[in-house]
Amino acid sequence: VRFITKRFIGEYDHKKEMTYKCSRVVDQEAVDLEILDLTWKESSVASLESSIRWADGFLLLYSITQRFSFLEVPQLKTLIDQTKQNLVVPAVLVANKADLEIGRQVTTDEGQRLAKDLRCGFRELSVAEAVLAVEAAVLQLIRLVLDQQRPLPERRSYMLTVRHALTRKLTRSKTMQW
Ligand SMILES: Nc1nc2c(ncn2[C@@H]2O[C@H](COP(=O)(O)OP(=O)(O)OP(=O)(O)O)[C@@H](O)[C@H]2O)c(=O)[nH]1
Repeated sequence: VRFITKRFIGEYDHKKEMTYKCSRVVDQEAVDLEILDLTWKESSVASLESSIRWADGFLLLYSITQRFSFLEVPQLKTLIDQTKQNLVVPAVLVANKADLEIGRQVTTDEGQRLAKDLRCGFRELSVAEAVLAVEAAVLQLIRLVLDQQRPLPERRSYMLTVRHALTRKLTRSKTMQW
């Protein structure tokens, strides 16, 4: 809602699944967006899997003031990876409520490490206070999705994944020789 309307709506019916539509120009490319906002804990597994299959990319949000919301992220990412069965799933981990420093329960470092483990982008921001940061997080995700829709050899994410896999393999065979 913050991305589309630029307004922060403090309280709304978060139990309802909502789809929002809008268009943006990203790197000179017109992009039609459909954004499904859901509280995954309140969805059935079947409906969650169907939403995951429908989506091209994922913004995974947790609150820096609620450690449990951070601890739930890996479970959700595992479900996404299993359902999508892609080498690379476009996803950005978003650590929200950065304005509530006093109630912080998750460090920025922990967020960054988790994003690396889960092969996601990472942003720490305040949806309430930083509309530009929200815009940047969504744009980062859109770019990851557009990248994935390019033919394989032109994909940055694919090339990086292959390079990392090769480096790991080479390092392992070198270690074995010694
Ligand atoms: N201070 C602060 N409050 C926020 C921020 N983002 C959301 N909130 C508040 O946090 C509460 C939950 O916000 P929601 O947008 O419903 O978040 P959600 O992830 O959908 O929450 P659940 O559906 O309850 O899991 C609301 O009271 C919001 O006003 C933020 O960046 N800073």
